Amino acid sequence: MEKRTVDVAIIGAGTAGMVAYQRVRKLTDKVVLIEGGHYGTTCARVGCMPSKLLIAAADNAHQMQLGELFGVSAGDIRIDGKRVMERVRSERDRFVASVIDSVEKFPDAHRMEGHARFASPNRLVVDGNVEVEAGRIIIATGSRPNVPGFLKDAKDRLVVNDDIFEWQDLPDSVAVFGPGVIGLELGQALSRLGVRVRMFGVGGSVGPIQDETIRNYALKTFNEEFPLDPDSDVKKVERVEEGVAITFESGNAGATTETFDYLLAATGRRPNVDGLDIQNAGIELDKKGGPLFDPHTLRCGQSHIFIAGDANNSLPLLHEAADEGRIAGDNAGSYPDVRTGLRRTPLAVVFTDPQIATVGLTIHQVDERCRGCFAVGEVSFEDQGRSRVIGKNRGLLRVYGEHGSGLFMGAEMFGPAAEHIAHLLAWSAQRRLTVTEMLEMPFYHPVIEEGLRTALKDLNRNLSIGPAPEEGCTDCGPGV
Ligand SMILES: Cc1cc2nc3c(=O)[nH]c(=O)nc-3n(C[C@H](O)[C@H](O)[C@H](O)COP(=O)(O)OP(=O)(O)OC[C@H]3O[C@@H](n4cnc5c(N)ncnc54)[C@H](O)[C@@H]3O)c2cc1C
Ligand SMILES: NC(=O)c1ccc[n+]([C@@H]2O[C@H](COP(=O)([O-])OP(=O)(O)OC[C@H]3O[C@@H](n4cnc5c(N)ncnc54)[C@H](O)[C@@H]3O)[C@@H](O)[C@H]2O)c1
Repeated sequence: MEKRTVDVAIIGAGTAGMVAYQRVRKLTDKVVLIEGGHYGTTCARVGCMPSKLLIAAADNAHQMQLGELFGVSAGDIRIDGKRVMERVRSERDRFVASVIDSVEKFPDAHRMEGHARFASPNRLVVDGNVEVEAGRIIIATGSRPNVPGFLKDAKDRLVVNDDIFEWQDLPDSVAVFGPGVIGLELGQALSRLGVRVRMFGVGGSVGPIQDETIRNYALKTFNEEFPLDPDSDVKKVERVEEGVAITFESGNAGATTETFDYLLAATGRRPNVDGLDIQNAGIELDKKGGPLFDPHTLRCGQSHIFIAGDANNSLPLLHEAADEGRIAGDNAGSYPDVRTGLRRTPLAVVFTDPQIATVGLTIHQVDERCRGCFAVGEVSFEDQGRSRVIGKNRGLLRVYGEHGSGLFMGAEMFGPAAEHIAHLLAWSAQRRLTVTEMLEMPFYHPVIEEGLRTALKDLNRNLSIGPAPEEGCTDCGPGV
């Protein structure tokens, strides 16, 4: 067996692995980045980017229909599924190519292709024919779709996110299992592109939403576009001649069978640690077999092994994978000098329409942290000036603050421009601003951020800090 000795071995050349590599490389030249699949990252290949490309097509179709509201008619709107999918793939390929370009700039000696497994705490075997002896190891192996067994009865009509982006044309109908982040984004986009969609969930959750008031609003809104049962009772999934027949309980109608071209499983993701022979790594594992690790150093116990990105199943988001790759890379490079790295305020955005955003602590975490001493401020966007002007007046924002300190703690939003409002809120939370300090910031008119101001004023009043918001506020224009 061929043998190599390095200071640091990184398993997985996704976002976390590539960022880790760049950090390690500043500290040692004896590093190897091992990739068992394709270069290009999950984000660019089958994740963030192609999903946003499909959503962009759907947004355009929807915006054209919205034209009627303004007296602007686009005539008959035609959706050419082949061209939609062609653009998704060609733009996706550009993103993937630019990642591959970066990888190819890494010296050959630093790159190895093959599937790595632990033979011992310091030894990896790659594809069974290369042995890598490493002083430190970073696990950055990402995650993959987790498909419950009964969905496999859909046989060749069962698809996951990876498959959708390879479609040459749009199908007529898709049953989406899992109204989580992927299911909502892809399901709504397909629906807006003319595909018949029905969504099935379990347990009642809608995306990452924790605040019941926002959840109920979002659920009602999505149901105006396509049927979404967040706690469905599915009796049977069967591959039939025309596609997949799904039998489910449907309210008063009782057991109902509906047939779809495809079944999309968007039922969560599982970390790629099960194929690593992790039992040979000499680290402590949790009940599910995932390594126990410190989220501030990414170190597994007191070992020389670090775990970053989706592989650690903690915050499966792109910017978190990059941050974790940076921290793990710095620490593996400078080991045994292991330091706490910068973790940022939690921030997540779901690119539905309206968008969903979560910032800082959830309402349940705020309740626990403040021992019940917190207040909520709220704004509806239904009558918010700018939102009405642009015909995007749907949604709610709820902001949470601590009694006494007046600190802003977190927020959830389902509404227009949530991706932007969420950044203002996350930056405020990270700077540990009080609600009063946030209200001292400038707000232009007429903008959606005026809705944020209304929610913050409501919160300050409920914290017994500010006055009650004035009816028809005089320092701001109409419809704030
Ligand atoms: C449909 C979809 C949409 C998404 N949209 C967003 C979004 O809008 N915003 C956002 O923030 N996040 C989004 N995400 C999440 C984001 O894509 C991930 O959090 C991020 O890509 C994880 O990066 P990573 O480096 O941990 O893993 P990856 O990029 O998956 O890298 C892991 C690498 O490890 C390799 N590997 C695995 N096992 C081995 C082994 N044993 N040996 C060698 N190599 C191995 C894999 O082949 C892979 O290349 C989305 C995800 C999906 C699926
Ligand atoms: N915009 C973004 O940032 C973005 C977009 C896509 C994905 N992601 C990341 O990828 C992760 C994975 O996304 P995901 O949507 O696969 O997972 P998820 O955990 O968000 O959602 C999974 C959903 O499937 C449901 N479910 C589980 N078993 C089911 C069953 N048998 N039948 C019906 N429903 C079932 C769950 O209740 C949940 O609602 C997300 O947590 C997120 O971090 C982020």
